[in-house]
Amino acid sequence: MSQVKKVGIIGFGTVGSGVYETLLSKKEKVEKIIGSQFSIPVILVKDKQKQRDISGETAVTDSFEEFESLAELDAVVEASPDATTAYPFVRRLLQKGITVITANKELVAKHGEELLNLAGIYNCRLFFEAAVAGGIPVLTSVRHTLKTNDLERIEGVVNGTSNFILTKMREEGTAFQTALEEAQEHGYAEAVPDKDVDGWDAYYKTTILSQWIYGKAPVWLTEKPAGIRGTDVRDLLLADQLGGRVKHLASLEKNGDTITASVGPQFVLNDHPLYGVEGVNNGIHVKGSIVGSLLFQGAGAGKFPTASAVIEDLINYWSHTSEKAPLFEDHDEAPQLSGVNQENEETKIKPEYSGVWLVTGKQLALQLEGQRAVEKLSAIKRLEGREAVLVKGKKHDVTAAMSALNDTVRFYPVCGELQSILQLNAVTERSVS
Ligand SMILES: NC(=O)C1=CN([C@@H]2O[C@H](COP(=O)(O)OP(=O)(O)OC[C@H]3O[C@@H](n4cnc5c(N)ncnc54)[C@H](OP(=O)(O)O)[C@@H]3O)[C@@H](O)[C@H]2O)C=CC1
Ligand SMILES: N[C@@H](CC=O)C(=O)O
Repeated sequence: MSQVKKVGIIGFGTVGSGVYETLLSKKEKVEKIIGSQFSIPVILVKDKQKQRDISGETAVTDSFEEFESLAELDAVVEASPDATTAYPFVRRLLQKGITVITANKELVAKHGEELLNLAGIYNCRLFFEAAVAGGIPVLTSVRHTLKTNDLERIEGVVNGTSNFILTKMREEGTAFQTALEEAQEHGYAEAVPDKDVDGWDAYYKTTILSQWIYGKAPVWLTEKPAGIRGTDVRDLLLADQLGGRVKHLASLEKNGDTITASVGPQFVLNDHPLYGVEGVNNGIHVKGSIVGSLLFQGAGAGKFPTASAVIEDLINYWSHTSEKAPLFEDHDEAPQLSGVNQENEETKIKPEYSGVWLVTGKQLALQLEGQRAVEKLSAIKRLEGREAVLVKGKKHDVTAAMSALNDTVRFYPVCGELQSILQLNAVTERSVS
């Protein structure tokens, strides 16, 4: 066996500790795959006084200078909470030619372009499979095995915390805050959980997916992502009555050279592949021009699923079985990953597209009366003072029609085929008549 390879870890929370424990429990197997021994000489944390289960062979420090000088590292696993923390560390490591494997989606979405460039210049690599959809190897799968397929549309449940909360609320009647606290206890939520429930985590992942698949950041259909905060449990139950589920989705669509994106709660019909993606699971649904419909499904968050994605990146790097960095082979310029929070006109585009919507609120029948621009597609369902109906029309017309009397109204775009909605509607109408 050749020289001992050394990997450092930044962050020892849910992900960092999962990587550490798994590397130790799978040491023999990993060393066999990479054809070399490895060690973990150092871990960087914020508070080195915390009690942790770390072997005496590994130093624990709260100083980045000490972290980088203690050993000659071959690679670093980066699992700190946000871009602000990680950026200076990762930048510095790449400039020293040290390969970084990160789970930090905010870092990659905001600074990926620059960091990938640096990795190219300093002859090292930046990996980030764990940054999108936790344990699901979706980035690697798409890149390795869907090269010839055109992907016109991608829809995904990409935030495990939101999916977990919505599932608990619908199935068990758990209150939003209680379900969020449970997600935090499991280690699913971000250190600042607002990023999960207000849609930012999904926004970062969608930006990365767009870059990864289409080679550029998307044009956002709304200025900000929408999250699940304030979701009324009655909406989830009414959605069930109408043959679908409310899920927090990310969508990417290719129209010519433009990639549009949105993030927010949608009504997913019961024959759509994402309907059954429940709990902490994530699901990425793609339609390949050759292969057809594909669903990548699995744990989207949590200690060991995320550690799995990180470690597979590390092992692929060490055993030279990974592909080249995204787009470096085909493009003269570095990839554009930084489409987050940019103040350009493009991000403010709000096309008036016609679609199908689940609308919830009160007095919906009254508001629909005499509306020509809005077509009613289902019976109105009622539950404990709240109502729901499926309608078709332009977003502007639907919004104008429904919100006149109603400050609690919510609009969920429908995810699924119009044909399915019409069939569903026929059944619904029969069942109420
Ligand atoms: N949790 C999950 O399921 C997933 C998380 N991710 C991403 O992985 C990353 C880590 O998430 P997670 O493990 O859940 O986060 P945690 O909050 O559990 O852990 C964060 C770790 O970072 C350390 N840290 C904080 N600030 C600093 C600093 N200034 N210098 C050094 N270390 C610091 C903390 O140290 P200390 O222990 O001393 O407080 C802690 O060990 C995030 O970017 C997240 O988005 C990606 C996929 C799934
Ligand atoms: N907080 C994130 C963790 C994984 O990326 C989530 O809930 O999906």
